[in-house]
Amino acid sequence: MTVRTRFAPSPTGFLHIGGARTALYCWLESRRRSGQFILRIEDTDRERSTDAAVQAILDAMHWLDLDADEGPFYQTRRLERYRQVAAELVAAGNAYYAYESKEEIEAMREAAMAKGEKPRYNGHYRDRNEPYREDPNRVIRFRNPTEGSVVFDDKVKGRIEWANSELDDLVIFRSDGWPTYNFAVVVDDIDMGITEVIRGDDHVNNTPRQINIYHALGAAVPEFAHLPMILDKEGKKLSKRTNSVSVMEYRADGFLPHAILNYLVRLGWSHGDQEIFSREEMIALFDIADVNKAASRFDTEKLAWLNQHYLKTDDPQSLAAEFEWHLQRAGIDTSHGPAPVDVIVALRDRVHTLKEMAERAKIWYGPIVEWDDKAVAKHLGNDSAPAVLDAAKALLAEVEWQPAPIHRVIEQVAAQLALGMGKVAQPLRVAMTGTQVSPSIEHTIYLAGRAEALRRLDHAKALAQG
Ligand SMILES: Nc1ncnc2c1ncn2[C@@H]1O[C@H](COP(=O)(O)OP(=O)(O)OP(=O)(O)O)[C@@H](O)[C@H]1O
Repeated sequence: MTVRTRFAPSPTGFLHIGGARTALYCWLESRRRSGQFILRIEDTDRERSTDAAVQAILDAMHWLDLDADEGPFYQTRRLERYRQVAAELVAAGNAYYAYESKEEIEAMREAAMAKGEKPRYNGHYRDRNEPYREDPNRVIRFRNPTEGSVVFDDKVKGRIEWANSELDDLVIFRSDGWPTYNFAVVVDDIDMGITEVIRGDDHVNNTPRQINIYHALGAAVPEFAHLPMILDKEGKKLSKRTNSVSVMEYRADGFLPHAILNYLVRLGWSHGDQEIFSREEMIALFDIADVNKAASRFDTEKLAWLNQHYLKTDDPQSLAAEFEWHLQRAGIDTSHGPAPVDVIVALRDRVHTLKEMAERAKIWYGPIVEWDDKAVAKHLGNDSAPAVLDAAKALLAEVEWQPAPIHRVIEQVAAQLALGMGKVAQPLRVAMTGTQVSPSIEHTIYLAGRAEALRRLDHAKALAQG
C-alpha cells in the first residue's frame, strides 16, 4: 500500500517552527517510503482564517522546499462533501440532530461542574430521532458508542486506550452550518487516502473520537503518530498566537532553509550522534518510529551554529540566489559591484547569517559612507602609508584581477618597501572599507573591482596627506 501523509495547518497565522517540524516529519516519512505527501489547509475556522495566512504557509513550505505531491486542498471548498457524509451518518443512525440553545448547553456544563464532573453533553437528543428542522440552534452530534474503549498504537507514544464512557456525543456540524474540526479531518483523511496521520500531540485527545467516526463510516483507520511539542525557553508550547516567530522571519534574519530543516530534524529525532544531515540522508535515515517521546526546547544557538556550518561548506553558487534576496532587502543595488557569489566566498567564514553578510557587503556596492577616524589616523596617518598606497596602486593597475594575484601584489609591496604584511594590509584595508576590519585583504580589494579599488586608493592617499 502506498504511504500517504498529510500536513494540515490551519491558516490562522504564519507557519512557526513547531508546525514546520511537523510538516518536515510528514514529508520525510512519505519520501523515505516512496509515498505521497499531501498539503491540506484547514480553514473552517472562518473567524480566524485569513488569505494572508494561507499565503504565508504556502510561501514557507515553498521556501523550505517541502514539496507536496497533492494539494493544497482547502476544507472550505469541501463543505458539500461534509454535509453529504454527515447526512449519511444521520441516516444510518450514527449521528442525530440536536436543538439545545447556547444557554441550555451552558446550564448543562454548570450542572456537571457543580457535581464535580467533567462538562459533557447529557444526551438529551441522542435517542429522540428528531427530524431536521430549520432552527438556529440545530447541530448534528455524533452518536459515540457508550461501551468498550478505543485502542490505538501510536507510533511515537505507544499504546493509547480511552474508555468510550469518557467521550460524549461530539458536535460534528455546528449551528453555523460548518463542520467541526474532528469531523472534517476524518472525512478528509478518508477521502484523501491518508495512511499515516502525523501531527502534534496537542491533537492526541481528538484521536479516539476520530477513530469512532472512522468506524461509523466503515473506513479503515490509519496509523497515528503524535509528535511531542516544541517548547520555548520557558517551557511553553510554541504557538503562533503567543510566543513563536514565523519560519519566514528566520529567512529574513538570514537563516538558510536547509539549516532550519537540519535543525528541526534533530529536534526530536536522532541517528547516533550525527548532527549534520543532507536532505538525502534525512530521507534515507528518518523513521517516525524513532521520534523521541519527550518535548524539545527550541534553541537558537544551535540553529545559528548549523547555519554557519552550511554557509561555510555549501557550494557558494548554490547560496547565491538566497543571498541576492538579502542584498535586495538591504536596499543594495547589485547592478554594479561584485558578483554576489564572490562576496559569499569572501565573507562566509566570518558571519553567522546571510543578513549579516548582506550588511557587510554594502561597502562593495556603493561608496564608503562611514570612516572610522581612529583607523584612518592610525593606518593612513603614518609615515609609510603614502608609499604603500602608491606602490599598491601601480601594481594593482596591471595585475590579473583575481584574489591570488592580488595577494602576490601585497607581498611584493611589502618586499619592495621592506615592511611587514600588517603595515601593508592595514592601510589598504582602511582605503578599501573605511575600517580596519574586513575579510582577507586580497578579497577585500578584489571585490571592489579594479577601477573602484584604484579610486579608493587615490581617495585614501588624499586622506593620508590630509
Ligand atoms: N509547538 C509545536 N510543536 C510541535 N508541533 C506543533 C506545535 N504547534 C503546532 N504544531 C503542529 O503543527 C501542525 C499545524 O498546526 P496548526 O496550523 O493547527 O496550528 P498551531 O500552530 O497548532 O496553532 P497555534 O499556534 O494557534 O496553537 C499540527 O499538527 C500541530 O499539532
